[in-house]
Amino acid sequence: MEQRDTIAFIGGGNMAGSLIGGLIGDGYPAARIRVSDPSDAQRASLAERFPGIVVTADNAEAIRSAGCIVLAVKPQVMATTADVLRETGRHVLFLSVAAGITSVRLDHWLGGDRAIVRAMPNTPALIGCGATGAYANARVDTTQHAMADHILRAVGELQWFEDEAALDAVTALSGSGPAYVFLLMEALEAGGVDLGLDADTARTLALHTVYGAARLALESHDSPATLRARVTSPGGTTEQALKVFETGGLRKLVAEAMGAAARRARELGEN
Ligand SMILES: NC(=O)C1=CN([C@@H]2O[C@H](COP(=O)(O)OP(=O)(O)OC[C@H]3O[C@@H](n4cnc5c(N)ncnc54)[C@H](O)[C@@H]3O)[C@@H](O)[C@H]2O)C=CC1
Ligand SMILES: O=C(O)[C@@H]1CCC=N1
Repeated sequence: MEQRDTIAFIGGGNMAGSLIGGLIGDGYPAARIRVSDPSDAQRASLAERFPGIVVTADNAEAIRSAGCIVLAVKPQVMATTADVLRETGRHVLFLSVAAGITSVRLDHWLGGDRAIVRAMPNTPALIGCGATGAYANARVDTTQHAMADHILRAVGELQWFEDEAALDAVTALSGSGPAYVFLLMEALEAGGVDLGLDADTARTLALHTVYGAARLALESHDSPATLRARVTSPGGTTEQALKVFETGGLRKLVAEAMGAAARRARELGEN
């Protein structure tokens, strides 16, 4: 990474930890990462996991001379958290990862005329395998855009959007998406156990199946539908399983689940 500015994380929970892990894994200097969190346990855990980062309970200390402030608190506490950041200089880039909170609302809470990137990363960022959607408001200049691009690209795939509303769809797809895949892993493991495998073996096979399928889909020029067809021998076993999924309405269920997530993102933005 060329950008060597200090990054301050406000909130050091799951998502901040994932981004910090990804950044350090990409070579970003730990000493240039500061995190503030009111939880003693959270600070102790971060300091242990990421030696060299600066942890503090004081948001004002964390943001001192930071070029980028990553807002990684829950949407429900964003208004009160942002309020105490109003005195920050106008040169600072704010990078919010909060679900649902629009840049316009955040700008208002931060005192107005702020450079804001609203991003929706996901937890595989921890190992540099994240998938992030991002939107920059009109106040973000070229240097700040490059800074956000560096930070988010360091932790995985990054897609920029011109239309901020797309971020609620990104939240429903890739933001929450790892949880859907983990649920599938749980179900595959349980299914394997039901069929007589021991739990450890079933989990190992389930995880490698999801990993292998994802890598194959990413590295192949063929669509997931084509790759699926290659597994599905006519008159074979997969065909029977897929019939159960289709008649059970799996596609519709996934669409409904994503719709519920997107709705919740919009609600969180309205609170
Ligand atoms: N967990 C995930 O997979 C993803 C989360 N997000 C977003 O990231 C944000 C954080 O989510 P998580 O990390 O999952 O939550 P979390 O609960 O793990 O972390 C939030 C942290 O903020 C701290 N905090 C609370 N008030 C604070 C304050 N005033 N100043 C500083 N720190 C404060 C809490 O002690 C906690 O450690 C949310 O807005 C969420 O929408 C976005 C993408 C994915
Ligand atoms: O569940 C949530 O609200 C957050 C946003 C996307 C993933 N986790």
